[in-house]
Amino acid sequence: MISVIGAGAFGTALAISMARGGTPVTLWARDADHVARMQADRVNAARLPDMAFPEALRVTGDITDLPDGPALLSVPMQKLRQALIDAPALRDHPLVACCKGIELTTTKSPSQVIEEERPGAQIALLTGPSFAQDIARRLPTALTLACADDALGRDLQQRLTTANLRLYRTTDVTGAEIGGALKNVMAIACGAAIGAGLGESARAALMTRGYAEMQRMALALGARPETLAGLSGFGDLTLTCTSDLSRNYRFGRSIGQGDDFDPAITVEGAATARAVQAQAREMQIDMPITDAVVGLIGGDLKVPQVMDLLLSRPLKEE
Ligand SMILES: NC(=O)C1=CN([C@@H]2O[C@H](COP(=O)(O)OP(=O)(O)OC[C@H]3O[C@@H](n4cnc5c(N)ncnc54)[C@H](O)[C@@H]3O)[C@@H](O)[C@H]2O)C=CC1
Ligand SMILES: O=C(CO)COP(=O)(O)O
Repeated sequence: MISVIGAGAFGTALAISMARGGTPVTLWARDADHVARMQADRVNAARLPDMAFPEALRVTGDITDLPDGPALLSVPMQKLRQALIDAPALRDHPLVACCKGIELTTTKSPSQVIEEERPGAQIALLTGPSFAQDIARRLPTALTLACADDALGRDLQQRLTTANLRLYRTTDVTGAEIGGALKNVMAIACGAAIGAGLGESARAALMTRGYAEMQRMALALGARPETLAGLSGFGDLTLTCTSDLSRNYRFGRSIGQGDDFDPAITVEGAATARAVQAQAREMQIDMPITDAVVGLIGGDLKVPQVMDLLLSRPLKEE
């Protein structure tokens, strides 16, 4: 039995994929109207229209109505702490963070926020390259299941793998979290470059130097380099920086084109860029692309200024 907390695009896609194999899945949403509509229509029309719920998927708005077994926390990173505060019934479940980012107010990662709110809980992270639409459409996807406790990680890997969702395991939670958080920042940078007409070569340079920033921060925090080279780092960076399906990439592109962007759309990289910048400054780590993204989002910098700043940095070894 599996619970999914948050009926956004990702939570709904995971619930559909896991229930298709016959595993009983309970999808919890906080909005009563949304719950009633999903129960009546057996579809999440707001996020994944046309993706019918399998029989084994049950929708509830009652947080005390969750079965035993792992709970997948599928809410935006900046809402994770509040979701845990609002869900005191979630206590003995293994908690699997499904969000990508760093908390702006504390510079904590998903697992650190969960540990603060539920000291001693069994904690894991599900991350990696996957669009909700692809998972729900049964297209093949491969993700990282990160868990410091290898025995728990093995158990969750077995329970959460589905016919189209293949999970690879790691105990390097820090590496997986930093990869997932920072790839969104780099996707905003790439979107801005493409939106401003700077071309594919500029995007490749930003992805590669962005990857160097991801590594610099992750290794300083004790992560393993091979984690950054895996699905949660390189894999997700590639997907997010090159696909129109990515909201972070599209947000960046709107900045590059000087267009407005719907503030209701979840763009994890925006708050995370500011959180990472603060953390990097404290740790004295050089993160020029992250700095540029913060400047672009705040309106302090325009794309041509950013390019001048990045291109005029002192020449150095790769
Ligand atoms: N959409 C995608 O393709 C993927 C998303 N993710 C990650 O999943 C996380 C969630 O993203 P999406 O589902 O796409 O966002 P979304 O915007 O589609 O949905 C977010 C959901 O969280 C709910 N929510 C917000 N605050 C809450 C709270 N305090 N308590 C309970 N529920 C709350 C909202 O009502 C909404 O249903 C993000 O960190 C994202 O990076 C990861 C992989 C793929
Ligand atoms: O994390 C994702 C793909 O792995 C989804 O990316 P966006 O949040 O940019 O849409």
